[in-house]
This record gives sequence, C-alpha cells and structure tokens, in this order.
Amino acid sequence: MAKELKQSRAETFVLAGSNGHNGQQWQTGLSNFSHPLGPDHKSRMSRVAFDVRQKCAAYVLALRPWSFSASLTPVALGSALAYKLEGSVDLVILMVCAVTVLVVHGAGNLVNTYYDFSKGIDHKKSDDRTLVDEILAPQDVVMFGALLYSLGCLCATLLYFLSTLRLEHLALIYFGGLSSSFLYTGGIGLKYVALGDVVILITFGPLAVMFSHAVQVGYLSALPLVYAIPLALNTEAILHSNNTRDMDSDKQAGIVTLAILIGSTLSYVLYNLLLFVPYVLFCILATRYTISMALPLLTLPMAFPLEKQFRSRCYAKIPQKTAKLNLLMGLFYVFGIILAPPGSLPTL
Ligand SMILES: CC(C)=CCC/C(C)=C/CC/C(C)=C/CC/C(C)=C/COP(=O)(O)OP(=O)(O)O
Ligand SMILES: Cc1cc(O)c2ccccc2c1O
Repeated sequence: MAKELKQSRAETFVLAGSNGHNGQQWQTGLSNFSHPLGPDHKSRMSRVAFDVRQKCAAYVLALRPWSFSASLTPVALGSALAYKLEGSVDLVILMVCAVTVLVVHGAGNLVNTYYDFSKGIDHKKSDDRTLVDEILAPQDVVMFGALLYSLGCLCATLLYFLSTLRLEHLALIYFGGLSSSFLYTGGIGLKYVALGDVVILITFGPLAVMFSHAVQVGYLSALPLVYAIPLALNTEAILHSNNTRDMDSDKQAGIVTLAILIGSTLSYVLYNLLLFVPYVLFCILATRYTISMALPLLTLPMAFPLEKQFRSRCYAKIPQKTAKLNLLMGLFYVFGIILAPPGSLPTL
C-alpha cells in the first residue's frame, strides 16, 4: 500500500514536471487499439508502455537538461575557432565531441544528485529532488551515471580514431574533464570545500573549448583558452546564482561554498561581474577587431532583469534563466566568430 502510494506520488511528480521543467501529459498511443488478446491484455500493454515512458522521463529529468547549454556552447566555440583559424571543421568529430562532453556533464550531474542526497544536502525544497522524492532509487542514479561515463569513454575512443590528436593529449583532457565531473561532489567533494566555482570555471570554459578545438585541429593550442574566458564567466554565473540561492540550506548542511564565504552583498557584486564583464570584453573585441563580435551584446536585455531579480533576493529559477542567457550568448559568440572577416580575429 505504502509502495503504491509512493509510486503514485512519483508518477504525479513526473507528470507535473519537477525543477520547473514543464510536465508532459503522456499518451500511450494505444488507446484506440483493439488488441486480439482482449481488453485486459491491451490495458496491461498500455500500462507497461506508460511505465516505461515515465521511467525514461524520470531519467531525462534527473540529468537536469536545462544546464546542458553550459557544455554545448564551449564545444560549439572550440569548433568555430577551428573553422575560422584553421579553415575546416569535421561535422562527425563535432557531433561525437558534443556527445562526449554532454554525457560527462550529465554523469557529473548524477554524481552530484547521488552525493548531495547521501550527505543530506538535498531536501524537500531543493531544486534537485530526484532522490528526495524517490522518483528514482539511488541505485538507478549510480547505474545511469556509470552508463554515461562508459558511453563517454566509448566516444573518446571513437574520437581518437577520428581525430589526429595524439592519444596522450586526448586522454589528458578527457580524463581531466571526467575526473572533475566526478570530484565536483564525489570523492573529496570539491564543491563542499568552496572549490566548486574553480572546477566549473575551468571545466566548462578552457578545458571543454580546448578539447573541442584540439580534436578538430589535431594539436593543443593556448588560443581557445583565451576565447573561453567570456563564456566561462557567464557559466560560472549560473553556478554562483545556484549557490547564492542555496546559501542557507548549504550552511545548515555544514558545507562551504564561495557564496557562503563572501556573504550576500559580495555575492551580488560577484554575480554582476560574472554577468557583465563578458559584455565589456565583447565591446573591446568589437571595437578593436571586428564588429561581428558585438553580436553577443544582443543578449544584454536578458541580463538586466536577472541583475534586478538577484538584487531583490528572489532567487527562484535564476540558475535556469542564467542558463538560457548562457545558451544565447554562446550562440551569438559562435556566430560572431564564424562571421568575422578572414584575418580579423585576434591570435596569440
Ligand atoms: C573536456 C571533457 C571531456 C569534458 C568536460 C565535461 C564537463 C563540462 C564536466 C563538468 C561536469 C561537472 C563539474 C558537473 C557538475 C555540475 C554541477 C555544477 C552541478 C550543480 O551542482 P550543485 O551546485 O549542487 O547544484 P544543485 O544545487 O542544483 O544540485
Ligand atoms: C545541474 C547544474 C547546476 C548548475 O548550477 C550548473 C552551473 C554551471 C554548469 C553546470 C551546472 C549544472 O549542470
């Protein structure tokens, strides 16, 4: 009875949507189907199809797909740089690279879900309630994470055969990304000792951009590290808004984040810096090099309401809204690079 209750609660949760993801009214597509084995068989089949879809929806929501812009934009940026500065881009390598980074990011999110739950950091009002609300079992999250890490390794192997990048360089960056994604909350738990921001700045910025650039061109270069700076700052704004929102509950759970260390006023200052410094950099690039670098400035009207919302300390959905800004800013940045006249972009 209790189990049924739990299941129905979890079903309602998935249907209604969690963490602000819009829910879906699942339709089995079997409702008008007259089954030769009778109505009982038909309804059992519909029920199984329904359960499978619900489970799939739960797995997808557990990945927190709203955050995927953070790993897709650096991949696009690295490839755009390779295209512009080296004159070519391999679409198959681009796709495999995007899947590799995405699955390692997704696995990192699951590791985060698992450890935050086991350490009692996630609670009923948390953004991530996959385990708190028993939508999935901890074992499901562990298995799914392991599956994603394996898929990531498979994709990295595929990249080795597709790209001319040396094995030791590919392995260095790939396993750097993989271990950061695990150690963010797993093992020593860098997030719990105020090092999460550094991990995010490095992995979603220089590391992912360099990885995507290197598999395209076949060598390591310092240039992508510089181009990654505006995007990395904006991505860190997502995490910083997340940590500022969770400040009180994180303090209660006994963990330390940068937001806790600097307090709410400085957190507001830092959020503004992370939000607006990239626009200053785009202005400099646009005036000194090429006007196409002004394209990301089109997202400025999205940044001001975020500043206002943060100032009023109403943090609901700020990380998700900052992630939306991150996606658009990243896309405009990539278009700006692609549209730049030949030879106009700064090189080292
Ligand atoms: C270069 C290669 C191959 C891969 C890089 C792939 C990346 C970007 C990996 C980074 C993965 C990573 C560090 C994931 C952590 C994600 C994260 C910031 C989760 C948010 O955690 P919390 O701060 O606990 O937020 P919640 O409160 O919402 O749970
Ligand atoms: C779930 C989640 C939450 C975040 O706040 C993130 C911030 C930056 C990059 C990735 C993030 C993420 O995957």
